[in-house]
Amino acid sequence: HVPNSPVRPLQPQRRVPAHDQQRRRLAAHGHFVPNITMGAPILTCVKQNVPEIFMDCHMMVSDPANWIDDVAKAGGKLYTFHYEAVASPTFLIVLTHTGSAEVAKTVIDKIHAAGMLAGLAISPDTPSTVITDELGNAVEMLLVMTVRPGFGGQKFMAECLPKCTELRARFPEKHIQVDGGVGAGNACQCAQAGSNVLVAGSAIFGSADPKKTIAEMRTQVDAEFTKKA
Ligand SMILES: O=C(CO)[C@@H](O)[C@H](O)COP(=O)(O)O
Repeated sequence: HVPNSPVRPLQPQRRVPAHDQQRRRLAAHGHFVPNITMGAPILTCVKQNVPEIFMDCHMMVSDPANWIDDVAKAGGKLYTFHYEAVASPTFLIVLTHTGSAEVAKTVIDKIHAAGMLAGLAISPDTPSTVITDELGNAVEMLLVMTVRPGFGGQKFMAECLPKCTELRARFPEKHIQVDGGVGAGNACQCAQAGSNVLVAGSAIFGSADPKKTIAEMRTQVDAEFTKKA
C-alpha cells in the first residue's frame, strides 16, 4: 500500500517478487480526506515500471466521477470510491453518511464504461445498509473502512466488522475489502467476518519481513475461506 511506504518501493530495484505483484493498492486523496497522496501521473509511472501490476485504486476524492478517465488511462484496473463522497460537496469533509445511491450508481456505470472494475467504500460511521442491493450487485468490490479515511497507522476499528458480515450475507460472490489497521494480528478476524481482500499499510511496510507478513495474512484468509467452502 503506497501511502504508507517510503518512496523507495516505487523504484524497480525494490520490486517484490512476481507472485506478490498481482495486486497493488494505490490511494488517491483529494478534498475528501485531509491528506494528499497521489494521482494519475504517479499511477502512469508505476504502470510503466511494473506493467503486470493490478492497480486497485482507492479514490478518497470529493468528486469521484472526475478522475475516472484519468485513472483508466493511467492503467487503473479497479476504481473504488466513497459512498459519502457522492453527495453535496458541503458535507464532504465530515466523512459521515451523506451519500446518494442514485449518484453512486451513475459513478459505477461510468467506471465500467471506462473499462475498469468498480468498488464502493464506506467510512466507519456509514452503515452498510446504505449499500442497497442494486448498488452492491452493480460493483465488483465493497470496501469497509476499519479506520477513518485519511492516514495510515491508525488503530483497527473491530466494531466495523459486523458490516462485512452483513454485506457478505447479501453479496456472497462479491469481493469485500477491509482497510485500516489490518495486519497478521487481525487478518483471521477480518476473514471470519466475511472479508476476502485485506489492505495493510503499516503492518507490511513496518515489518522486518514484509513477505512473511503478507504470507501470514494470506494463509489466515485462505484458511477461513477453505473452512467455509
Ligand atoms: O488510506 C488509508 C487511510 O486513509 C488506509 O489505506 C491506510 O493507509 C492503511 O494503512 P494502515 O492502517 O494499514 O497503516
